[in-house]
Amino acid sequence: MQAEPVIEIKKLTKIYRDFWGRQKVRALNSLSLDVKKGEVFGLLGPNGSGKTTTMKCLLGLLFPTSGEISVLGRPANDVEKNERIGYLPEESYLYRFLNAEETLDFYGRLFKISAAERRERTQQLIEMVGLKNARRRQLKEYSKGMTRRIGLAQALINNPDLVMLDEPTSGLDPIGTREMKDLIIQLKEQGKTVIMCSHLLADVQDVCDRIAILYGGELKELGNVEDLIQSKEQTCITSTELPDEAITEIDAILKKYNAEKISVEHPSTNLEELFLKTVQESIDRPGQRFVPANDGDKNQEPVSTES
Ligand SMILES: Nc1ncnc2c1ncn2[C@@H]1O[C@H](COP(=O)(O)OP(=O)(O)OP(=O)(O)O)[C@@H](O)[C@H]1O
Repeated sequence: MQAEPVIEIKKLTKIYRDFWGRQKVRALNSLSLDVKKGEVFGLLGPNGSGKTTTMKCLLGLLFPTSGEISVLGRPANDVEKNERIGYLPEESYLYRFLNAEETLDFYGRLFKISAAERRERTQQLIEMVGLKNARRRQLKEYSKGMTRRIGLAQALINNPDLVMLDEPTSGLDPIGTREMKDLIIQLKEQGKTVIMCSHLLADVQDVCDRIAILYGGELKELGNVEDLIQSKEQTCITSTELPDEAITEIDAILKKYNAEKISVEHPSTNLEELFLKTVQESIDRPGQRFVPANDGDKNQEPVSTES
């Protein structure tokens, strides 16, 4: 059964006009796309391609010049539907002198959530975004990563069905990025629908089910991430270590099928994995320091710095 669409955009055009009503910029041109319930959807495109304009139209903050938008079964300009939406803007505007608990309590009041429920949700969200130890510190003391996490908790205070994230991982270090991606996957597991804009393609690849690529306000690509990044022109077989004779035999088979061997390689992990593993090992085994091997001493072990 097809999942029901949470967002339906049909032939959306947005033209920004100047003070005298003259056409200034055609930010979106006949954009059509759907986002289905329970999926993580990535909106990609270079600067000025219309991502933020799309998000603002979905929230009802901007009026389309033409076209139709339905969000959670309601027209985008129906502000009541925003009670079921959580929005993390690129820059969260939070009160610097409040702490995490006070911040979430404040936003909970705006949604008219009862005191008991506010208390429960505040603690749950603080735990979820990993700010338990910093929950009583003023936000002005928070690092960029912590600020992003409290911003996400604030966007989730109303237990939204649809979560809209603008550049959720921008400015975060690899650990903060991994944690934010895990949180996004957690939201999906809770049955929420997520739409996010990002320039960080590796992050998008890790968490998104489908993506749309915009350019100049027009849709240029739309589909399942796995399908879109799959190279149909090449076949890659990964095996355990092979002896040279096996490679020679494989060469003969490729020749038989008129195929050309492009590479034989040991697959590598990515930098993010290596960085996280190294940091985790440092946490698990404090006092270990890596010393570069000399030419004649290739198998040198890491040195313990513990006295
Ligand atoms: N308020 C505005 N008035 C006039 N033009 C605008 C306004 N807001 C955006 N634009 C223009 O509309 C186009 C799309 O902008 P938008 O902010 O939606 O792009 P974006 O894809 O989010 O870009 P970025 O990646 O830089 O955030 C750009 O040409 C931009 O200059």
